[in-house]
Amino acid sequence: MNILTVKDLSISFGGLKAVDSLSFEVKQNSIYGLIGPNGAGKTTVFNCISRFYTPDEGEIIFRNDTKEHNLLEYKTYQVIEKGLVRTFQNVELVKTMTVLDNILIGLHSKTKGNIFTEGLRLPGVKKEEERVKDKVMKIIEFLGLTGLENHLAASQPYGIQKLIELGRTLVSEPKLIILDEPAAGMNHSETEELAKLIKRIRDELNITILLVEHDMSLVMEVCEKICVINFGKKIAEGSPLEIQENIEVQKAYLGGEEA
Ligand SMILES: Nc1ncnc2c1ncn2[C@@H]1O[C@H](COP(=O)(O)OP(=O)(O)OP(=O)(O)O)[C@@H](O)[C@H]1O
Repeated sequence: MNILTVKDLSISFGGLKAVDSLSFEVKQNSIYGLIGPNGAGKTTVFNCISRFYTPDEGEIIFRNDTKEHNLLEYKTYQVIEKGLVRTFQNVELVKTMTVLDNILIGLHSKTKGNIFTEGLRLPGVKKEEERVKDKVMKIIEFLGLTGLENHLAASQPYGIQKLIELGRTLVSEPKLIILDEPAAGMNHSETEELAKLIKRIRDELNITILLVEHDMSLVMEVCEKICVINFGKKIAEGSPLEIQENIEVQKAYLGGEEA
């Protein structure tokens, strides 16, 4: 079953066609890669899916367990509520808050309390707080961050800050995560750990992953299927091996900047 279907997606900025009749499908519980040289249109595709942009043409269908959703009918916050969340290229943490509180932010749309009940400390609020904290602690453990929960996010190294951001995404219990260059700024061993973690997110949490990444070793290691775009158009799709051997892909990367 496809969890995400992108069909004939197009968007232009002025005279520039950033995405040009792009179609691809992501199977449930798979790790799917979207790659291409700089400026190929990858982030623009993500921005259309997460509804930061409205495409000129095309369809984006997201299917969670029960229902198909035409994402173009939704706003960004509704897409998140349906179970499709994304990370950003730059780490967006509240540096003055603890690791735990930063992850807690990801639950914003899911907690039951409101200002009225919380302000009055009504019965049930404490129980809800405990339930939520328990959930966050499980994510902290899953990410190997146990012991750091009460430390300030700002005092953590960059690799850990990226994990905290990922934790914020995981805690909302999504069905599909869009990872936008998760390895950017990471060193080799951090990237190797990230590869293992991406696989564990899929295998242990049953979350489908759509990955945009410039680090080809990571893409080739974790993705089952890869779509390559250049100038907004799909130029190849296939297994990591098929993509590595594809002449069009090699030309696109040789003609552009570093992959
Ligand atoms: N908001 C915008 N306004 C105008 N042009 C834009 C906008 N967003 C993207 N573009 C242009 O669309 C094209 C695709 O950009 P995009 O950022 O999607 O590429 P990318 O594949 O993500 O690149 P990179 O790998 O460098 O992040 C580029 O030519 C870019 O300059």
